Amino acid sequence: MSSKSISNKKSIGVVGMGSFGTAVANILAAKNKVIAYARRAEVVEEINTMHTVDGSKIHEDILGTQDPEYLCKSCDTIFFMVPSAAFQEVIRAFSPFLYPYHMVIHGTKGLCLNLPEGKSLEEVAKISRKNILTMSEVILKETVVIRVGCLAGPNLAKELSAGQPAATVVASRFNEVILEGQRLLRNDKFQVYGNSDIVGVELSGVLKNIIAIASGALAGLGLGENAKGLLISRGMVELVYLGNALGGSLKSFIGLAGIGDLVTTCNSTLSRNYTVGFRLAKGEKLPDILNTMEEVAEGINTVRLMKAFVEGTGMRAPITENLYKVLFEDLKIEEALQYLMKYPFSVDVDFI
Ligand SMILES: NC(=O)C1=CN([C@@H]2O[C@H](COP(=O)(O)OP(=O)(O)OC[C@H]3O[C@@H](n4cnc5c(N)ncnc54)[C@H](OP(=O)(O)O)[C@@H]3O)[C@@H](O)[C@H]2O)C=CC1
Ligand SMILES: O=C(CO)COP(=O)(O)O
Repeated sequence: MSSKSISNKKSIGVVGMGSFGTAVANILAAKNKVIAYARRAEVVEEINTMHTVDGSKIHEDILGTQDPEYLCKSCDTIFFMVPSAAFQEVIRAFSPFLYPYHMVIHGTKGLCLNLPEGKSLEEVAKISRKNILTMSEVILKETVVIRVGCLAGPNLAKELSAGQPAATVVASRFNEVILEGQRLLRNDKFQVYGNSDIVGVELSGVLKNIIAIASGALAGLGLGENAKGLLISRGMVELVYLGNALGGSLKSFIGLAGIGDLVTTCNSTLSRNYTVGFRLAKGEKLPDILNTMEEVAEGINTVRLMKAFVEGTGMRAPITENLYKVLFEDLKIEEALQYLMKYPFSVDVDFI
């Protein structure tokens, strides 16, 4: 009998069985029973009868459910792994069943817009920090949960699912959340670092997606490694400036969740954000790309929010601003690149 079956310890919850949720559920299931929430009955059925998700084998100790109350009653620690566009709606559905004893850790690399009821981004155009919520801030706003954490780092779901070596950061203001994340996730192939700057770690994962879209675009234009090195280093500077303005600390941006994930995502055809940039550079239009992508590329919405944030604060973020024009105003990628090459950057590193 395994240690899992003889113990009566509680299961671990995973909300959202997309690419990343499934990869994390499999890692968790190696040590604990897992209860996984999926919104569609057919996904729950597939998990419970075939032990697969989208036809791919998953751990047999993962039980599917469509019932937030059952999951919250059965689990003290819950991982939320849904895209930012759905995050508020999903957390609101779970909120009545969440208590201060729960620990919630999310893996979402996106932001939520926080505007007065009925207002849209188009109407306001400029926003400030108070109009932006990270996912940990959404959890704190919508629930009574106190011990909140996030999971971020170079963690391409397909590589994790293939059992390739990788590492992540669990960030929380509460050391017990970091320790619990490490205890649950760490294995011979998955290293787990801790960080108390949760907002900085969240922002690292969010902001690197902008640069990943740009990196895919450079690759789509057929440009080489010199151009990519230039983009990654100037992208890092932009990430630091935007991240600082949003309340994160430099130490997080130059760590695994920042530079680590930036390098991974800017170099991988497995990245959805990179793929969006690549396809744009090959001449496809954004609506056509979005219509044919099954998974989420969080960077597109992040570019919209950061463009409005930059307008609201008077900051400059040349890569983000030009990418906005490429994505939403039909600026040619070659023209954006020309503009950036003429931009009067003069100091190499001025943030340390
Ligand atoms: N994939 C990756 O390599 C990594 C992803 N991330 C981050 O993880 C987050 C999720 O990404 P990923 O798993 O790839 O995304 P996917 O598109 O693969 O999956 C999203 C999941 O969320 C579910 N979902 C969407 N909307 C709702 C809703 N309104 N209510 C309930 N469930 C919903 C989907 O359910 P349904 O199937 O029914 O649509 C699906 O299970 C993103 O923020 C991403 O940036 C972080 C690290 C790595
Ligand atoms: O964040 C990721 C890997 O760490 C996944 O990136 P994409 O969302 O671009 O696929």
